[in-house]
Amino acid sequence: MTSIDLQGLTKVYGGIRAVDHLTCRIEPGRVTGFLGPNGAGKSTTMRLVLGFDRPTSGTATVGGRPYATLHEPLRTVGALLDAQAAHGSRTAHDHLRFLTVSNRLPARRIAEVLEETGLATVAHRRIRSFSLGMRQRLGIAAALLGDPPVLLLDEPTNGLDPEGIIWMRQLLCRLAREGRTVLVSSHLMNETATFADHLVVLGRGRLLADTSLQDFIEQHSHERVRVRTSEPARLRATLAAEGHPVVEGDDGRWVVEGATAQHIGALAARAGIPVLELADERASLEQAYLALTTDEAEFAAVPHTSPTTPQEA
Ligand SMILES: Nc1ncnc2c1ncn2[C@@H]1O[C@H](COP(=O)(O)OP(=O)(O)OP(=O)(O)O)[C@@H](O)[C@H]1O
Repeated sequence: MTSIDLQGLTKVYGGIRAVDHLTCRIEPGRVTGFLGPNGAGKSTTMRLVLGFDRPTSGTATVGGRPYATLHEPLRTVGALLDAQAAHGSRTAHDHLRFLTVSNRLPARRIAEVLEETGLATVAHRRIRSFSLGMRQRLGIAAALLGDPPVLLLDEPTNGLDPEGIIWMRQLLCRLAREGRTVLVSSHLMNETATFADHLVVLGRGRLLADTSLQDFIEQHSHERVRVRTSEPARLRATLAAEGHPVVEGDDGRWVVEGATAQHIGALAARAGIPVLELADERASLEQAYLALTTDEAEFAAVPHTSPTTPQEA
């Protein structure tokens, strides 16, 4: 079992702390979603793990060793950082063959990964004719070539069509089930929620959360209930008397913040008010994430304030 270990990892560019004393372990056997606002330090962290950049201080190791000291790195770590990086004049097959030869990997892996990523029928087309989604698939194929126990994927669903996204989700879950360590950065929160078991969240280079997806949503969201009744006036009065204001939706459904369905159901039952619909509303990963990172966004929008109207003397 091969984990990724970050210990006090720090990278300073000029005056910018891109990664700031980051300590965490990315465990095998699960998909870890790597989240954070623009400029939070996700790509820098991945580059440090892959030895493309040297840390200012601290360490990043894979299976206890810095990437640069791995004997045959592609057999340990597969990475997708920039799907545009492949040479456009090569065919997909030639691109993968170049990688197998230069990394002393068995040639049979070429056909296997082409098949696995759905590229077998376009293997002899030049990469420059590939769509963004096909390039993403080729990037994944290259990452899988060495059958590595660790995968680092930067925005792998970028450019994929809905079918491709489902394929990617299933692939990530299978790779984790096989016991691999899978770290996936993404901007798409609700998409991440469909494949991640665990989350590592960064803000301004620092660790904001290292927790299971479920705990993250529970910790960074509050209770709310959706309710619909055939006697709105009575239910509104009953809830108001108990200190529960309601927010009315256009569709006749109300939202009651800071309450559970059990509590609202009991209040309505005691007052003999019919309830047509009642459910706890689970916050989405996006809502929980925004609640955590609003203050951490490097490029957060500045609230618009209208200019003061000049007063006539
Ligand atoms: N080579 C570099 N030279 C100078 N500054 C850099 C360099 N690489 C990254 N940075 C800065 O480091 C910070 C972190 O950038 P990074 O690309 O790691 O963030 P990110 O979380 O991957 O962002 P995004 O989601 O936008 O890709 C940013 O302020 C960025 O401008």
